[in-house]
Amino acid sequence: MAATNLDQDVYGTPLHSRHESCEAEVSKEGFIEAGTRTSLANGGCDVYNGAHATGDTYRDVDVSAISTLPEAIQLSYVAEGAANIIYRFSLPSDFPEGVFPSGMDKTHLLRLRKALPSGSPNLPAFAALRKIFFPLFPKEFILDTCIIRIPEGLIEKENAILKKREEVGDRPVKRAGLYLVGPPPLSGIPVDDNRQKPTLFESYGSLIEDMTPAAPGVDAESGRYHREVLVEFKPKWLSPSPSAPAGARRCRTCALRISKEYKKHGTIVVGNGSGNPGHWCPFDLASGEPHRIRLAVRGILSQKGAILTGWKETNGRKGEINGYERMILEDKVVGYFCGPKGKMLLGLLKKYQGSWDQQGPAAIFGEKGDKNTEPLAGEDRDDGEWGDQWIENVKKYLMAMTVRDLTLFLKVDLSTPPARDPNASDESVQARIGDLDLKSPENGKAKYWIDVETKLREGGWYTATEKKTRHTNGHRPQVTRKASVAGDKRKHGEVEGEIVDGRKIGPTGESIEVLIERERDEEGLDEDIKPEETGTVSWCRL
Ligand SMILES: O=P(O)(O)O[C@@H]1[C@@H](OP(=O)(O)O)[C@H](OP(=O)(O)O)[C@H](O)[C@H](OP(=O)(O)O)[C@H]1OP(=O)(O)O
Ligand SMILES: Nc1ncnc2c1ncn2[C@@H]1O[C@H](COP(=O)(O)OP(=O)(O)OP(=O)(O)O)[C@@H](O)[C@H]1O
Repeated sequence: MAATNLDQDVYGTPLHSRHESCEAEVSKEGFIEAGTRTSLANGGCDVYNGAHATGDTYRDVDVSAISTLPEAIQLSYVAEGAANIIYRFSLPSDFPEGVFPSGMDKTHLLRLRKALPSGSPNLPAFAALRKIFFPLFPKEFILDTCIIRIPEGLIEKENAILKKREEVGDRPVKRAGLYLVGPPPLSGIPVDDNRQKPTLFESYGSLIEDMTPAAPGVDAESGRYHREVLVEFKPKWLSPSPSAPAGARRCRTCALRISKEYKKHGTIVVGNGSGNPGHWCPFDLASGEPHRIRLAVRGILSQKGAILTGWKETNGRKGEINGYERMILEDKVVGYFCGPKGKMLLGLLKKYQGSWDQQGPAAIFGEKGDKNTEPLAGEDRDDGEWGDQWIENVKKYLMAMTVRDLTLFLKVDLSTPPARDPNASDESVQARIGDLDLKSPENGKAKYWIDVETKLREGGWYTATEKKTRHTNGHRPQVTRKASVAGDKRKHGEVEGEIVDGRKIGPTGESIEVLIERERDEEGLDEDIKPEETGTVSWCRL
């Protein structure tokens, strides 16, 4: 097997070759015109067209040139999401040079897919990533990713280890019972790389740029103390949903989050909840206004799991950050999104989301989501209802949904002071876009998208005219109001609690001075709670 140059992907194509032209366009115009860089017109995004691989290529991916991971590879578990597990990998010290891309075991992680029924095979996903999404962003924003073939036996071995981890409580409980999916057996079953059933077989994994922070310590060369953390979050919907009704006061992200919270906890949020721990509005983040960006960044950093301090060398989550480091982190992340790179990155995401989905899912998939997606898999549906234009709209919609659900990784070096000039690029913050897995409308997903929009619209969650009722099962909705804890101005913000005798009692029994109050209703009665609006309530605004 030939050694692979690190500047090339595993089939020898220069990495990010398309990005160079993209960067030029971005710097010239500030924005990439949405859609102009994609190959939609000439059949890009055709992963769902069901076309077969011809010869050794699949959608411009030279399948025969994809390297296979060495059998001697040793994996160590890093983390997992619902659909994939991330591993660090290493090779035995006596492993011959040149057999595997040199240094990659230090700079990349291995992402392996789980046998989720709704999962998408990695080869088409990678083809879409390379063909559709890579060209859309400057090279520096993309999480370097390439595809690699899985060797025989690796998945069985790792699944056995996963089971052992479960037995000793070393795997998140909610992830237990779902394991990795591997290549089909060699025993005579024909392997068609395109048609592999997602739950049954997977021949490929991805090598992804490692964003885990380096262990803190004194840098031997500079003599400087070095401390890194990783911030991970989804920027979500940065432009308004085209399905939002006239008079919408909440963006799609805030409307959905608030409706979910009400359903789950009975929590009543006035406004969009921005300023509460864990609450933040994507419009604030992309506003370009420093105080709104700070509000959003505080919300992001207070989200569970947003700050990863686990170090590259260990897999544990060690070295929690202290208060001072948290302050530096907030300043740096705010500075990044106020600065040219952060603005460009969010501007691109916002622009793509807005221009690729101008109609909402019901206009595309039918009010009931019953316009099925078969035409996407057929080859002769270029007429009438299922015409080319419709297919184009579906493709763009899927791209918009993908970009609305991507993950941003920010690796932040906390050992240098925050940049003073807001217009200067702060090189101590590195942002990468990950999780650009092209969405599929199948497995009930199109219907889910339509249902969400219908519920948000009809439930009044966009317009903040939601009819909230007390639960009659004894579960009392919490009241969330802008409030400050008496005697402690630092804790100003929205606080959950109950209103008792005109005072609000917080979760730990502290007395809270309520700035916005409402009548307390009798327990057990259905109650239509109409939130009062005052100047202290935040709403989403572009
Ligand atoms: O519908 P949303 O906006 O809540 O987004 C879903 C995400 O929820 P979130 O609000 O980010 O916690 C959801 O994230 P979690 O699984 O809740 O972490 C998924 O990413 C889901 O996409 P898929 O079904 O895995 O393809 C996401 O679904 P879509 O992006 O396809 O709508
Ligand atoms: N490049 C990376 N560098 C460092 N950590 C990473 C990287 N990619 C993923 N991770 C960690 O692994 C976790 C799971 O990865 P990933 O998001 O790819 O899984 P997933 O199954 O696709 O997630 P989801 O639940 O959103 O479907 C992430 O939340 C993150 O903490």
